[in-house]
Amino acid sequence: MNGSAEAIENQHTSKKRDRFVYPNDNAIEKPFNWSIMVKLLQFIKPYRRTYLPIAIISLLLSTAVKLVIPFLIGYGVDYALRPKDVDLLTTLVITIAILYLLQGIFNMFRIRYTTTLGQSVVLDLRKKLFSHVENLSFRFFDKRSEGSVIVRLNNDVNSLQDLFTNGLINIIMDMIMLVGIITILFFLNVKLTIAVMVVVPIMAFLSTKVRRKIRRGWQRVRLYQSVMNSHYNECIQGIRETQTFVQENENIGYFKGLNMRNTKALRQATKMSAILPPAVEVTGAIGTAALFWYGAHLLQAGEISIGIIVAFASYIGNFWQPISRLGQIYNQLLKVMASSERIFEFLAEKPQVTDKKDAKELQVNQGKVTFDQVKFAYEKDRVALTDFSLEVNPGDTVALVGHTGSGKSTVINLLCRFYDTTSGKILIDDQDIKDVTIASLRKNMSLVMQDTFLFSGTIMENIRYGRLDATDEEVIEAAKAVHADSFIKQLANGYHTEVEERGRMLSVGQRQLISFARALLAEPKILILDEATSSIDTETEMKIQDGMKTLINNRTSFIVAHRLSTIQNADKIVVLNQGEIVEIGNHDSLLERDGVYANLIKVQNRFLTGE
Ligand SMILES: Nc1ncnc2c1ncn2[C@@H]1O[C@H](COP(=O)(O)OP(=O)(O)OP(=O)(O)O)[C@@H](O)[C@H]1O
Repeated sequence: MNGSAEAIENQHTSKKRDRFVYPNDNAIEKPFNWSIMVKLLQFIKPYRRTYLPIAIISLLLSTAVKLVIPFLIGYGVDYALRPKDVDLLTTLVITIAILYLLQGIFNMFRIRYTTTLGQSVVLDLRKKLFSHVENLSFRFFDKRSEGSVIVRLNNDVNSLQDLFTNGLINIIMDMIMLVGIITILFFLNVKLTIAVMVVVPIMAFLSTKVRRKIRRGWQRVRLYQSVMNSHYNECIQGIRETQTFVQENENIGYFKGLNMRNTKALRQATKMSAILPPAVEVTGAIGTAALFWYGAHLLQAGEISIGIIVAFASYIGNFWQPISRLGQIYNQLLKVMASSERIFEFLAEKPQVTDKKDAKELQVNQGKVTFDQVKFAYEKDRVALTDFSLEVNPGDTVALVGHTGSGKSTVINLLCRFYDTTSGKILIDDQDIKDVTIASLRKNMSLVMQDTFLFSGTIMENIRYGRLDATDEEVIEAAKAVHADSFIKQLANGYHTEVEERGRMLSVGQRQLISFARALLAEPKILILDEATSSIDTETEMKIQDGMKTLINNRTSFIVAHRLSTIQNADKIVVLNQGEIVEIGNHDSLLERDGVYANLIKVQNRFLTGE
């Protein structure tokens, strides 16, 4: 063992090293920015003739009614209750009851339409963001962790949802309410209004500064919890490696530190949260006390009536909520600024590989492929391919071999246009692949990856991914052709077996056979096969070999070969070293040459025979 969990915990605490935290994505809030706000408002535009006007009208009406009611109550006290005018009192009571009813109805409309508006905006935003991400080039995903992409798609959009469903419309309502109440109060009595307003700064302080502190406290808790989740996830997924390398204490130590920090953050957040409600209550009570104390004084002096005090009390009851909510919305806005910035940064990301304006459909008749002096670097000054030229005749099989990192996958990435060449051209049947549409290019080729990605769904659906309109019979036919049928039939539900956990219940070889069937179903003109590196049993290997033969039959094929035994019949074997072709020929001619390839074969044979 590497030391006790406690010792490691201390070590981690002192180093303060955080795993699973993506610094760029951690900004909780940013200063208010009008240009971001304007961009956000664009998302409401499609609803400017539907949900938006209904929401605003119902909001204006419900606020207006809410403002009138206390006035009528005060009026009733002075002109109906005190003089005992029963008729006027009855009229006022009925009117107030109707107004309450109307207020309820308008409120219902307001809530319904602001929610629908918010949900529609978020629906649009999610759609836009997801289709944008789906179309971004590989280069984008090279730079970003999967976690950070998911955070933007999920958490950042959710934080906008709050703003659109509650925030924006409520700002208008609260502003009108506040301005309305202050105006009426001043109209009723200036001195009493000033006395009552004394507590406004305290309320404003509580609802902005204190509330923000509380929110930050909870955000810290959430951050630690998400880090803890990632830690659980990684540790449980990697439990075999952990136990193999006896690193349990390392993991426990790191977890203890996290757990402690999480609990500390939780205590702080709870402590702060406990302060706010009583503070608001006490401040409200001070306002009310000021009202009654100074109100009684003015009443005695004959400056106001009881009705005015009653109206004031009622208005003040409606006054604290908008102040407190505006503070909340302001904090929400700052949070939204950070989320929106990330979302807009995402949306501004342009796919690196795009169709030219006048791009044509690729027409593949024969399947000739030409690489003409292709150069490529993933990053500046890190060249992955230098001057790669190759002519592949229609129907030929080309094997790419070479040490790890020699550039084999890069050739494939360029042929599929996952990246564009830095210089040089790639032609298919004499058409430059940069002049044709990406969709038509990829429709004409099938790529079988080393580790096949199986999507959630059945085996049948996974094979059909190659061609969505294929019938069940065609799917089974393709599986039979690549020898996948026999093992599929043995599964619990045959072709209808659900692929769980990306098909981990299947072996690497079985997954590759499924991907062969998927590729065959697509009937590509050009086939690219990145051979699985993991060792597979001899029987599956034979099936894979046979499946491969079926696949490459009569189509131009590229095989990234790891087991050299599989490519001895290839028409051309291209040997790469540090991004350059060092040898080219068929198996026999390269053996005769006794160069790099012959050496690779010798090494592999020695490895297999254990000499
Ligand atoms: N996405 C990427 N971003 C930056 N560099 C990359 C990327 N992919 C590959 N490289 C670099 O480009 C070079 C060629 O890599 P490539 O994946 O083509 O090698 P390979 O021959 O397919 O290796 P292997 O047999 O291990 O799959 C390597 O130096 C590698 O580090």
